[in-house]
Amino acid sequence: MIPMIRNLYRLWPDPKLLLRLGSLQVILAVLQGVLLGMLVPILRALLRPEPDFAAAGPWLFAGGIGLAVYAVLTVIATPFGFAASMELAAELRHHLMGHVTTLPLGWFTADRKARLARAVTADVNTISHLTVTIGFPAIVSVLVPATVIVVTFAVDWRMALLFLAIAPIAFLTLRRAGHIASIAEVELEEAATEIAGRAIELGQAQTVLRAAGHGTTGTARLREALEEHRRTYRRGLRRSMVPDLTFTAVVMIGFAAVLALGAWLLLERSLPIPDAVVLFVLAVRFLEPIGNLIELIGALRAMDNSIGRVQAILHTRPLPKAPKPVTRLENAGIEFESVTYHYEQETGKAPALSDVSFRCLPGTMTALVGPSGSGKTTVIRLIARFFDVDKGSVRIGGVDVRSLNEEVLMSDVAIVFQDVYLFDTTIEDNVRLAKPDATDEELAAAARAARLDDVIARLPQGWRSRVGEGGAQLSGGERQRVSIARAFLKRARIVLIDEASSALDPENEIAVSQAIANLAGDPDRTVIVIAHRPSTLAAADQVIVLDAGRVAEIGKPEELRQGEGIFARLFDQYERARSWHIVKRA
Ligand SMILES: Nc1ncnc2c1ncn2[C@@H]1O[C@H](COP(=O)(O)OP(=O)(O)OP(=O)(O)O)[C@@H](O)[C@H]1O
Repeated sequence: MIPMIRNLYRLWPDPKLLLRLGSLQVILAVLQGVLLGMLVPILRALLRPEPDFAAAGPWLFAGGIGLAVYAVLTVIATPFGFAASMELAAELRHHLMGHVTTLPLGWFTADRKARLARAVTADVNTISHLTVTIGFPAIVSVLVPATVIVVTFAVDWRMALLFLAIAPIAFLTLRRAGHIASIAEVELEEAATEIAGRAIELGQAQTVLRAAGHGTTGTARLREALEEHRRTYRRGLRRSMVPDLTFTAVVMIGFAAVLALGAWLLLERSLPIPDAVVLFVLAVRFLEPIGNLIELIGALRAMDNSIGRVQAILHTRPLPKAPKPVTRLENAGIEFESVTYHYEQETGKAPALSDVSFRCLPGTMTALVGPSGSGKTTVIRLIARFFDVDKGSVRIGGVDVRSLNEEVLMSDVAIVFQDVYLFDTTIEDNVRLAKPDATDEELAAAARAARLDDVIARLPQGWRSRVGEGGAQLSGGERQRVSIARAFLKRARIVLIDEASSALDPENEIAVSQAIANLAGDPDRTVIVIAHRPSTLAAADQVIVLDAGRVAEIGKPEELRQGEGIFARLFDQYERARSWHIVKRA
């Protein structure tokens, strides 16, 4: 329990509140023990053949005051605890969210995003709620028996020794039960995460499922996940049965031993009757809280696991910061020098990029081409410093990105993803995100350059039209144009584009190509496009062909087309695919 309290204390951004709450519970627990202790002189005085009210009076008075204090503190503790629990949850969420904003963009994989979502919701809830409802009662359940042992020594040392012998055996069996409960909780949490993943998949794949006639039955994977969750739950229950029963048996045997010792001492006449009554009351207050711990231990372990999951995120370190970061970029030229990057070194998989070198001059457009998995996206991510290279160097304007001020890098780089995510607000708010204080003229100019103006003209409420969740009201090409408008608005000198690989309608195709050409028209801007369209490839100043993480070809598009390399082959493929679309549409 001590490590758990330590973890909880370390986790809290402002542990003062936790300390105040904990102190209140400690006072309550000790007070309970002391009040029980007061029973000793009271009962000894009252249970004599001639009750001595004068001797009991001061103790009764002190006990009455103690009880009143206890009652007031208990009444205060409950609402104070719940208010504190809400505050703790809010603080912890704030702390978590603040921390993840410092993490490199490369950290945000789908898996980690799902874990972050569970940590911010379920785990923070568990921690803040259980700290109050289970954590503090658990402290009481340990401290009350401890105080009772001390008090018992004042009544009868033999009974106190028996309590002292029972306590470690009970705690050892409890530890074992807690360990099993913890394993079961981890397994159950994994099963629950799997269900969540499958449920999201079910939502996303509805069209495909309905087309295949599985609309109402769901996926086999979801059914299997639900079944596995049920199996895991039952397995957990089965496994914890023996340790739980062992613990209960220890408590029961302990109680029987107390009764036997009490009876023997009475028969021996070495224990006065008032003391025997007090000892039985103490025995109940000793064993009952310990017995309650079995109810709490599973929840306590769940809380500890939640703390572990939140800590794992909080312990993830941001990328190292340069001691004196460069705050001005002379130009937007990009250079890769012998860059090697490995995603998962421990799996033995080949590096995503090996010894990659190239240069993109300001005012030019470079097309990145290559088969799937050849490393194109990794190049883009390394320029925006999603993560740091293993070897070599990525430079912008001659400065290694590791030495660049992060805000400067982010303000100069714009990324246009294949699937642009838009916020469920107006199209204007979505574009303004790039420069909230932009004038209407600046906004209009960015929309024109990105060929977004005809989209806005067509929408019923123009700039004020809402785009729906994720931008669902707009087509993929239109969303890319919003993202390109953002790049114009923030005057990004480096624009990294992952061109849509799926077919766009002819109007969008022309508009996106023109928007990209407009971006590349600025002599201060460097544009890098992961290109899938012959028109983009033909318009590029330079083409870099990647193959299995290495630069296979590099040169002007017209030169490479004449050769017999990968580029010539891919170009033909893209052209064939395009004419196939045209024929199909016609
Ligand atoms: N987040 C990641 N974690 C682990 N491996 C990754 C990750 N992203 C990419 N990879 C691996 O790195 C290699 C290069 O991937 P990358 O996405 O850069 O290729 P790509 O050329 O952009 O592919 P595509 O055209 O299919 O998008 C691949 O083997 C891929 O499996």
